[in-house]
Amino acid sequence: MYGIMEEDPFFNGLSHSTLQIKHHRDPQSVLSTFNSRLTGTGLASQINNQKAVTVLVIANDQLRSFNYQAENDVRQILSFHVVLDYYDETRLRSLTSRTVLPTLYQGSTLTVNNDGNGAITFRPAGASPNMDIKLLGTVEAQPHSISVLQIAGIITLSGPSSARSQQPPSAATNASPPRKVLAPAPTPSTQAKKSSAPAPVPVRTPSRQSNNKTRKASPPSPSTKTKPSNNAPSPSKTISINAPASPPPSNTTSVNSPTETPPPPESNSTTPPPVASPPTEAPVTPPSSEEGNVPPPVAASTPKPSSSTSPPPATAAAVEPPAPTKSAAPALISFCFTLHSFTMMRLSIFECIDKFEWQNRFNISNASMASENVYVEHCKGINGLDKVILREIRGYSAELYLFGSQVTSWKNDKREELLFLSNKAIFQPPKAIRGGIPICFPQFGNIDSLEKHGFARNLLWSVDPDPPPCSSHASTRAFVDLILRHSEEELKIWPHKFEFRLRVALTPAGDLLLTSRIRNTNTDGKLFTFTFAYHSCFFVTDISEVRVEGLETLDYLDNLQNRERFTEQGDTITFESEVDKIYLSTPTKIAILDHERKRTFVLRKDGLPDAVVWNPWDKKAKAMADFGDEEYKQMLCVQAACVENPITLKPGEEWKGRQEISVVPSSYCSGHIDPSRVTFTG
Ligand SMILES: O=P(O)(O)OC[C@H]1O[C@H](O)[C@H](O)[C@@H](O)[C@@H]1O
Repeated sequence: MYGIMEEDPFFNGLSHSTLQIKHHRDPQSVLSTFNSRLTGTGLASQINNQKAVTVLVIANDQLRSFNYQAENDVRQILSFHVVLDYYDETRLRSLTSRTVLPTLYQGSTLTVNNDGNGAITFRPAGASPNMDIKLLGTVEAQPHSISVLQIAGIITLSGPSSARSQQPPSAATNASPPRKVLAPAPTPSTQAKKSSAPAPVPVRTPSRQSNNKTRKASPPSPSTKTKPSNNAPSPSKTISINAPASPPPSNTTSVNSPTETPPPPESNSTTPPPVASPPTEAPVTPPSSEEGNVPPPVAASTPKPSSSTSPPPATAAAVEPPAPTKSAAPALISFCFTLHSFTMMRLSIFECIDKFEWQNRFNISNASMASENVYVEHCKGINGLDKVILREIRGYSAELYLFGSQVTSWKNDKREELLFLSNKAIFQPPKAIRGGIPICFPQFGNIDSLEKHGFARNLLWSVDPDPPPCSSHASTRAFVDLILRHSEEELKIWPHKFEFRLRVALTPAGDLLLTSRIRNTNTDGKLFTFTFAYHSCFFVTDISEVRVEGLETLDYLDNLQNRERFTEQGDTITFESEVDKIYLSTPTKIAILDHERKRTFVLRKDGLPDAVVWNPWDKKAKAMADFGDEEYKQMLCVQAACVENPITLKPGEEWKGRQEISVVPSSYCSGHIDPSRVTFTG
């Protein structure tokens, strides 16, 4: 059965609990297939990382298609059945009709429909009602933590790739009623990884032998503090799960599939497993689909930053606009005609097709797509904090919070997350968000009496309504300008007046540009001095299979050894233990090769001579409350920085520092980076 293990002692007293889904093997269980695939695909451990979650489980007889599907496809389907917040039947019934819920599947959303008479159904956001899958009942619920609900069949993933890989469910009318079931034990992450990891590729495997050869060997750094929970025995108490309180309905309204379907061909999908999204985020409310209801220009809709530092409670759901009723092909034709006849956008037919896919992915209506404003959307994120979403037409996107002016997401055209954001990230000022790209200013580190990494990442920034001209790619439409000025509070801890302007831009090629301009606005004639870093946390598949190029043979200050100076001796930089180094006078281009995913991040920088490389490894990961114990395996921080020689500005002077990150297939790398793809422009 699903067993919800008692709270990890470490979290006692905190507002959230940690959950473990246990597996007591019970072949009779009507949910055993779902349970075992949840564990086998490694999703169970991802679910355990969520603070509040709802799992929509499906009886065995509806999952026969899983026998024919690739593990990765099953994983995608299952992750689409994990809703990133707690919803029991009562809460579902209290929702407005057609509410959109975020799922674990790459930020995709589900629509929950409440017909007002007690019937609840689910379908992919934007799908038509004939995709509805009915809620049968509750398997188990632990308030505010985990809710396990049985539904009548598979909720078919929308979109081209999922349509290819997913077998329609068999007739939902034959669905087994919810029953008491036994659940899988947590899978060790290594096992999960094995099941989803791509096949090894014969391309320059990082040499661990040559790693970190320095003049002085770095002794293992002692952990300063350790979570009590890590030393404590594993939680053992489980809550047994009862049958649903009410008898399941005998019929469902699902018309999703034929009863018998021939086995589909083996999928060749190479889509990587979805990256866990942080919990309790209010999903983006798509613009209205009604004709003429085009959003106002961005500048006019620029929101005022909230003055309060205590955000309202998390809003976990948004109301969905009416579902499209046209089939894809006519909609595409009419969309292209509409665009052509109104000459609303300068797009080729191919861009129209791209855009149509994009539209499907984002569930954005034709009318609102006609507006250029769709490149920049101001909305609410986790805990109601102000967020800006940048989008480009092939599906690239980036998100940033006004709190800290922190980029928290950067996705490629496959909607794969490229930045690391901890599942335990706390979106609650003044604590900086763990992951993404925090801005370290006016100091990097904690050398000064100032707070570590300065205050810029802990403050609420404003959208700059009238930024001075700032160069970026000429064709860039998706950008936002933010500003932070000294306040009376900050003057007490850093007695200087300043203006910090940050432009975050997403280029049409999907590259992410951050440009900082910091001006001394002191009126007392005083200089000021600062250090700086773009604390960029990249999402990597497996840190032990990552290599960094561009820093070999350079001098560095080792943060683990009181910033003592060493010289990097190895011919490659790979990772097998904690690292916290400030490389000095680095080249303007650094490459981070994710061997397993065969992709390379290219970081280019200007005005920032140093580069910080950080991974806390296991002990320090466990010591951080807002960082998962195992998450160090999926993160590498490589930060364009200026640390060794602080910047000094006279009153009226301005400094500019820029970081541009791109992602390219690894075939371009290992010294063969395609210059046309990664050249700085603007
Ligand atoms: O925990 P934070 O204050 O966010 O700092 C996280 C890390 O940031 C940088 O990379 C520093 O070099 C590390 O020494 C530090 O541990």
